[in-house]
Amino acid sequence: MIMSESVRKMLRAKLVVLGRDNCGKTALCVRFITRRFIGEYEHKREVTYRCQKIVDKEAIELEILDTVNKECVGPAASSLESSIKWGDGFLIMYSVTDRSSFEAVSRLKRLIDHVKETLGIPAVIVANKCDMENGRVVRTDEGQALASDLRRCCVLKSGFDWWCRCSFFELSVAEDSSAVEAACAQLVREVRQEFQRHLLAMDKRSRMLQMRHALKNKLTRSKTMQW
Ligand SMILES: Nc1nc2c(ncn2[C@@H]2O[C@H](COP(=O)(O)OP(=O)(O)OP(=O)(O)O)[C@@H](O)[C@H]2O)c(=O)[nH]1
Repeated sequence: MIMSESVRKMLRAKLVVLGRDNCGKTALCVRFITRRFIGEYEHKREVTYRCQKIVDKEAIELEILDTVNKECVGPAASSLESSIKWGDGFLIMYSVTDRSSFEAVSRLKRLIDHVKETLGIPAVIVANKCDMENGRVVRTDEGQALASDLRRCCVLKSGFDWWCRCSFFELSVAEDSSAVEAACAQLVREVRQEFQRHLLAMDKRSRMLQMRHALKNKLTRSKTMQW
């Protein structure tokens, strides 16, 4: 049986990891894919990883784009925008030890909404390095408040409560592999829901077109019979 493009899409997802430099994007990708924490990574290079994972007992092929920090405005913005266009779901990271990385999260989320020209794009916010309590400058409740503000903003603009997601995870990539799994699994779940919704909408549209076509045929036939 030939698999339709939409069904094939359900089995694949493109995830993009965004955030300021040094917040732990590469560490998170490597941890998720290999379950290992290496510590030092090559910087300033964008990498796409490919892996297969089982989420909720279903296999999924993932392409994960580990971006390098790019500003939302200025010359680097267009390359950031093309990374956003490519992705189906977004992991927006900051480090609890770096307030400027926290402040970048809402700018990045706004840019995603703008580039995708829709609200409710699957996105998960990850606050990293919670093992560094001594260096912490962003409190947990600030992260939680930011995530619910972003959700509320989406609900206000779209009017759809069920559509707006922006889950929040505070974790340590260095110390907690299962928390990394949980954050990435949540994003995969949201991407799947979005594909499902898209399929349903397409199905509904094609049924409406069929009905319109059938109705038009019937009207034409009855006009012909009157003549
Ligand atoms: N203590 C601690 N250090 C971490 C954690 N996650 C990452 N790091 C360290 O933070 C530094 C930056 O991590 P990267 O994964 O390279 O960060 P990045 O966001 O990919 O950085 P850029 O490539 O510059 O964008 C490295 O020294 C990591 O070892 C964590 O959870 N706890």
